[in-house]
Amino acid sequence: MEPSVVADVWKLYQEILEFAPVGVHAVDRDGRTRVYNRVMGEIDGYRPDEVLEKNVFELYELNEETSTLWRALKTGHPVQIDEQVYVARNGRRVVTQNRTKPVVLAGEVIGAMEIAVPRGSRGTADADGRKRCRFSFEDILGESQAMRRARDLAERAARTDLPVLLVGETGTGKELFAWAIHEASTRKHGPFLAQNCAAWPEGLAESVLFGTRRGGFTGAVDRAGVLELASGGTLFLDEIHAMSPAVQAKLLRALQDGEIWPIGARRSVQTDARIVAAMNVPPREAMARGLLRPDLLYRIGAIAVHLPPLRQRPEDIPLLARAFLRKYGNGRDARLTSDALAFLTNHDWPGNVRELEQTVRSALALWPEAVEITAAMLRSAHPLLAEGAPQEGAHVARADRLSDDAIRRAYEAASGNLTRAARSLGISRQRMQYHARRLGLRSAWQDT
Ligand SMILES: Nc1ncnc2c1ncn2[C@@H]1O[C@H](COP(=O)(O)OP(=O)(O)OP(=O)(O)O)[C@@H](O)[C@H]1O
Repeated sequence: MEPSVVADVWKLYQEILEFAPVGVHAVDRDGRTRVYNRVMGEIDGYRPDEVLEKNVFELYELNEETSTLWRALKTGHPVQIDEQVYVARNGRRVVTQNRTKPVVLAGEVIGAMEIAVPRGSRGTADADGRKRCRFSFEDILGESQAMRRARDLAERAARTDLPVLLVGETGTGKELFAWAIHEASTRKHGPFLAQNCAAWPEGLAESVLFGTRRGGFTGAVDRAGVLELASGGTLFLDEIHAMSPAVQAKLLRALQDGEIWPIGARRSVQTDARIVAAMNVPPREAMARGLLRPDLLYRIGAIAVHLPPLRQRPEDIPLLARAFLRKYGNGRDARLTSDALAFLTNHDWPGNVRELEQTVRSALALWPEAVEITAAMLRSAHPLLAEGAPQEGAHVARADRLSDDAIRRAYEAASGNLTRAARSLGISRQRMQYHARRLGLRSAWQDT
């Protein structure tokens, strides 16, 4: 095959697939990257220009066995992986679902192409079941006055270039709003990066935010930070109050100056990322408790959108539940019985919309034939309400099923001792530490 023809094919793929809503990465016969689209960059943390022409083994800590691109290339067969786990450039652990195929042109294998969809990300499924990672305001359901007010303010905010602060309990849709703001803004063609500040590994906040330069410290490599990677787009900083005050001060400076100093850098880098921050602690309380610096709050909280908990807008529950029935029903025309509706509107949903979504989804999966979903089915599909399910405070196997209240109570009962609180909940100390930071019970600097 003429090399110039092959080169044209790669160029065409790169141009077209740039707009694909899933991550695409393709390599030529030698394993060199020829196609790498924007969504792939959001998953991995690379910019396409840093990756093109580079060999897969230079980019990822993979070998000939674990690289799906390499396997498809060498065997000439498609490879399907439902959970590919690796560490992205910014230190984040990434889990993707991959489909990899050899690329054949006129009977000749010229390379391999991989499509990756992040797993455990906030992507939702369309009505027809396709995975989608972008959200618009139309995806934000709820007709209560509080919800309409929040949506209206966020839509107005999207038309400006000001930072936005989203305040709401877990599962109220903060990330959904952040996406919608990005999509409705002039930055929609730029990157959208989501970071949970409470989940950053100990001591790594600065390198994740600002990046590192080779020689900055032993073993340092050239890595762009998320502020640089999100330049021209939106950076969603969830649980911003989990950042230490020192890092908050540096972030503020970077936002004011529009430039960042990667660790070990001799020169600064320009950044133009719009910040959408989120937290589950009311701003006034966060300031009073020293969790958030006032100067940073005034900077990022130019527009504050409060997302109401579900228990304060019960009128939205039937509408949301029916939307989830349609979304996860795979075309089944399932409906809720009146006792199911009563159950849904009477429960107080500490995990908010996420908890409701998971309950409806599990009920549909557990009763795949049912056309009527009853209260008993919903109860059985709920991790804490099912008959025989562990009660709050007792040993609950999965930390993410714990309500925030149960975590707070366990923390207080243990007088702030993480190990004891963790033990009472049946979770690891690290998991407890994460939740304590997330809920603002404890600041990052108390753990260092
Ligand atoms: N108003 C809504 N309409 C439809 N779906 C919603 C709504 N609010 C939340 N969801 C769904 O609930 C789930 C949780 O939402 P999301 O992740 O945005 O919440 P969050 O506030 O960012 O949570 P956390 O603070 O725990 O990260 C997602 O699957 C999201 O699609």
